[in-house]
Amino acid sequence: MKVLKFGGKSLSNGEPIERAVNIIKEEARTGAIAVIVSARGQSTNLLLDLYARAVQGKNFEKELENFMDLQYMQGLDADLNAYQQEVGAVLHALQLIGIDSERARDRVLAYGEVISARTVASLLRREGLEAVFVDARDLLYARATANETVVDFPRSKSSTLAFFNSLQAHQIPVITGFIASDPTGRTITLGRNGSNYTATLIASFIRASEVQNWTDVDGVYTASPKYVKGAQRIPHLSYREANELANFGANVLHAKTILPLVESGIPLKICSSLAPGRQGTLIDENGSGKGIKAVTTVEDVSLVSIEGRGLLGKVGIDARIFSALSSRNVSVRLISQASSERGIGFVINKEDAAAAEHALTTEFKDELEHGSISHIRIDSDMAIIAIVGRHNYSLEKAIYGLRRNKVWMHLISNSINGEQISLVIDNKSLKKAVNVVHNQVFGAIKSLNLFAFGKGTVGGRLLDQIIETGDEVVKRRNLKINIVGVADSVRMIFNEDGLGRNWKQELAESDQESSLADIIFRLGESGLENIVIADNTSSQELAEQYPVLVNSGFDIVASNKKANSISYEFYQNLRNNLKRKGKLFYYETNVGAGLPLIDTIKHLHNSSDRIERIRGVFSGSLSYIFNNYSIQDKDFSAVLTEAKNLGLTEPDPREDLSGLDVARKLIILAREVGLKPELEDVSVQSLVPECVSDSKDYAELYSRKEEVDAYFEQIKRGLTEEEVLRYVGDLEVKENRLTVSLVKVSRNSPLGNIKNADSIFEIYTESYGAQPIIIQGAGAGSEVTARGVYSDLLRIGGQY
Ligand SMILES: Nc1ncnc2c1ncn2[C@@H]1O[C@H](COP(=O)(O)OP(=O)(O)O)[C@@H](O)[C@H]1O
Ligand SMILES: N[C@@H](CC(=O)OP(=O)(O)O)C(=O)O
Repeated sequence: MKVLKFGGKSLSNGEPIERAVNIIKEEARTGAIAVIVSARGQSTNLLLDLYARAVQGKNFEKELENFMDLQYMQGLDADLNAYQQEVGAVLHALQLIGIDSERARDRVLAYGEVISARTVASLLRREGLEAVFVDARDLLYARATANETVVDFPRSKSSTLAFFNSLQAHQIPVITGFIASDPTGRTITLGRNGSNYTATLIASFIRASEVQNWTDVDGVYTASPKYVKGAQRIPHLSYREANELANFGANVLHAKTILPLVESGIPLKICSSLAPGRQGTLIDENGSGKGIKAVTTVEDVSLVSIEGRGLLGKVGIDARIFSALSSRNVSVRLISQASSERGIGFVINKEDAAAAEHALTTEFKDELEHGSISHIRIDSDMAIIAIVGRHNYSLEKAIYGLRRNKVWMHLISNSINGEQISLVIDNKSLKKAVNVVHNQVFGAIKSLNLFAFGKGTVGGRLLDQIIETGDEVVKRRNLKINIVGVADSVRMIFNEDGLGRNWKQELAESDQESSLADIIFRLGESGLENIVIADNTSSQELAEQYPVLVNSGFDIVASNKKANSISYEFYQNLRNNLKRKGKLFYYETNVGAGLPLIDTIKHLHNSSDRIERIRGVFSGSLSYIFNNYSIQDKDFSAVLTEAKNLGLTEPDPREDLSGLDVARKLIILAREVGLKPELEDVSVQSLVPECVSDSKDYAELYSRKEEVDAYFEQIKRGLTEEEVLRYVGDLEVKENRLTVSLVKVSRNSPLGNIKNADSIFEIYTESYGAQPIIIQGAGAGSEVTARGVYSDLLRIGGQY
């Protein structure tokens, strides 16, 4: 005989319960079956609420009505209305006496399973099956001890066997999960999620051929799928492994589920009632033999820490702690003791926190008064993450990932057999932490969560490139980049699951005002791991906030040059801050767009080769302008307009013409080689002619283009056949001299030879002598710049 258990989620109204009936019908075709059911949907929680209202003397009639509405199904041959009267009468009595007792609560909760089993039996009969309702209180017997419900195996086994022996062929028992009778005949429950235990108990008594646990996931996963999107189904587990997972919070299994199966060797299959055909998880004595591989979570626990000199080497402290706790029925989940014995920390269930505090402060009253125990502290709102299974370096990897993501561990406990590591963290960081640990330990696909500032030519192109190439990056680099938000100067949008192709439209239609403070707050609250900020704006205001972003735990990529070219003090503080927080800031596109310049310079500077001079055409836009203007018979303003239309210039081309942009780049390079220049240290020849320098914006400058054209025409006339104009940045390291000027160079020199919007950088080093290293190529344009930012992003992702 097979035992099929259906969880509450698989019996909710609508499609779930219809699917469950179909699954039972199909299985009944293959041979004898018994069905165990939980209360449907959220019924147990609703009944708990009703119970609480009643004992507090509150009205419950409306809530009971709502509860019954959820239980109602059309065309049942079982009369559920009678239960409304019955539950109502029990609750009414409780309302009158107002005494909170476990047995009274269990009696109320039992209605969830009873109504569910009646309903399922009735639906099966409607389908022509011979289903019979069975109340498990007639089969299973248990008693309450201080901490748990203990099943009376011999008595339960004999009554279960007697019942099954009395069954006719083709009869399908539909049995209530979760409930049993106590020695005095009152209702007792097996603990939350206890229907799984009912199923495996009954299966072991009747020596079933297998147990099928039909739930809303298609198996046991390497982490709770509720939190970790990339969790993987585990196809095969041994009893021992499954038991460890159940004990450490894998909800899909009740802690005691496995035990009854072990002795009789009955396999347990976890199957998805949402996708019945799909392979689930098989749990049997063999397992896959490769060690366990899961990261589980236990929410809502409290951490107790006791510290003080008085603990040092004193015998019997632990015994006093644990006997004080056990006198108040508080059980301890995890313990960690400092090797100096000056402190002990342990984890208890959150609902026991008050009892534990009372027990401990009473027990150690004298020590607290004398100060030999400095404090007994209880931190609630904690959670445990457990790495279950032997795994090389898993602790190191987990710690590395958690530190990077600013998740602090309050306690680390390693099991003696080395097969289980538990980390205690704040509950609020749970989602982030479990993703980080899971990805670190399994080397699974890592997530990088990107918030992008700027939707202009570079910013917009970057987002499109990420979306277009996302699948490829997952395949090749095991990295999933989620664009979780975009902001421009006016609006912003968020989507924790990742924005798609129509992000631009969503942003345009957004009614959320762009606010950096809100963004930082929301990203912090989101529980997302590995957050990177992309700054593709030219905003100094945003750049000035980088330290705040770093302190919030984010890495940064930027095409925005401001952070590296405002005051040296800011530059240095930002570096210190990044170092202290272990955060990354990549800005390869600040100079030379997508060219591998900054990295090369960093590399040379860090090697023993001294950089003596960097000279070149730093600006792609001015390169384009002078490459063309020098050899074409066109007005300067016409070439400038061409460059602007091609998206090569800064949004306000005066920034290019003023030489400020090149000066900034020069400063950035100078700082890379260890100099400390400020912007005013750069000698800049502006390309805005003196005669129009008073124009207040680009429109005005453009309206006076004749004057501009005449100015450049005069310079051009001074060129020989052999010469062309180039706007050159020059960094002479030893002299600490930074110059930006328009110079004549030979057409045949490397500088004279460049085309289009190419940039060129000649790097003179001590060992290369007069022969510079030349880096040359497209130095402007949204496509290459966006690609450069993208590769910075991938470099950061590579370090997660
Ligand atoms: N490691 C895990 N693998 C699979 N599911 C898990 C795991 N950890 C937690 N869960 C959660 O367990 C839930 C199923 O268990 P449960 O709530 O008891 O369902 P049911 O109502 O079917 O009894 C899933 O919805 C899933 O979110
Ligand atoms: N209905 C009970 C018992 C149970 O096992 O439920 P489920 O199978 O839905 O986890 C509870 O909610 O605790």
